[in-house]
Amino acid sequence: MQSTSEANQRIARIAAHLHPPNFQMMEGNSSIGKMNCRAKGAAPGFKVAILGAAGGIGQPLSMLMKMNPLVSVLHLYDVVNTPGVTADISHMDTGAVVRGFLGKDKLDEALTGMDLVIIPAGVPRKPGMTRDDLFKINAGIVKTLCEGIARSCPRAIVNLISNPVNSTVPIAAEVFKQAGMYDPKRLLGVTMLDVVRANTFVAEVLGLDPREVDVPVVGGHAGVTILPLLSQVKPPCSFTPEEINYLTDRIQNGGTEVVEAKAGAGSATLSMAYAAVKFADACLRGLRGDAGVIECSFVTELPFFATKVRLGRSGAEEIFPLGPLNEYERAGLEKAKKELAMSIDKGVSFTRK
Ligand SMILES: NC(=O)c1ccc[n+]([C@@H]2O[C@H](COP(=O)([O-])OP(=O)(O)OC[C@H]3O[C@@H](n4cnc5c(N)ncnc54)[C@H](O)[C@@H]3O)[C@@H](O)[C@H]2O)c1
Ligand SMILES: O=C(O)C[C@H](O)C(=O)O
Repeated sequence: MQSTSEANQRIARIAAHLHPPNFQMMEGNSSIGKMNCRAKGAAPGFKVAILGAAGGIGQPLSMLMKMNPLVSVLHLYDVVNTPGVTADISHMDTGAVVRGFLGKDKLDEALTGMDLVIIPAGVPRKPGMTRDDLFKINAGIVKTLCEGIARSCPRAIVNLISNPVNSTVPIAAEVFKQAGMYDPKRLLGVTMLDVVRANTFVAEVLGLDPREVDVPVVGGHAGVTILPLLSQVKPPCSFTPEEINYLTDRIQNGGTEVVEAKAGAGSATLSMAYAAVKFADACLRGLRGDAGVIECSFVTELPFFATKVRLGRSGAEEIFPLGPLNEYERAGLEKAKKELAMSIDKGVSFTRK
């Protein structure tokens, strides 16, 4: 049997190994200490940065991206709490090397060399607010972060999550135009959560597995601008007028449903992280050269409209037309266009002030 002093010595040896006196959490890189470890180089794959990585979306998104086999390097940037999130995520035994970056001074370092930048930075809604009420704070945040992208990784694909998406994507486009590196294929507003919700709610009504359902959702990402095309659901099906009203209303107000249920504690974070990873993974498969990667996204060529796009090596390489719409959808489209035009103007004029 081991004596108490032998056991104590063993524990002391293990503790010394875990926390050698020269191990330090280095600022901007919490995953690699000064310990002389035989670190393996990063596996082949893509370099991804998450801006706003310590937030409600940022944390589960960082975790899910660390699990993505297409990611070799994962940079986590925020203005608060990145050391803790980075230390935590970096202990996961998956391939991606994780590095944390805290504060504005580290933005350029966090972005240098990135293939894909995902932006969930910014304040979320509270009950009673619209997404547009977030404009005042989030417009400035998105502008600053996009200026960093223009300086440090102008060829990266950008997935923009921060609300109001209908205005923040136009802000990003203007910043990139002013910097002379705008490529509409590479700037993608994330509307995947609308598709994820639409698939779920439609599957509930039809009594199907949501994984078998594909609902195109076009337009934008706020209220009536969210336009589910229920006439184009796969597998082909039909709905009663009551079902169409119920589904359209629930899909358009899915975000508000979560904001109210969270009662002041923010908006969708977990389903959003899931949707963001689903979309980011599609972008990475496109970058890798996979054929037939098609998703809905808010793109800037139409100008500014969410629609089905084919993702490839240079981003959104093909933008698909909306296809045949029924009368209900045509009326919805007119409403969506009116509101979208105002949100787009608001974003564009913000950057020209
Ligand atoms: N596109 C969508 O479908 C969708 C879905 C859900 C939420 N959202 C939006 O995503 C945004 C984030 O939501 P959340 O719940 O994660 O909010 P949150 O407040 O929990 O997290 C936001 C994070 O952004 C960080 N941040 C603030 N300013 C920053 C800056 N200048 N640089 C880097 N990071 C900064 C904060 O420190 C925080 O960690 C909100 O605007 C929300 O409305 C969009
Ligand atoms: O509704 C929100 O404010 C967050 C997000 O846009 C959502 O759709 O859940």
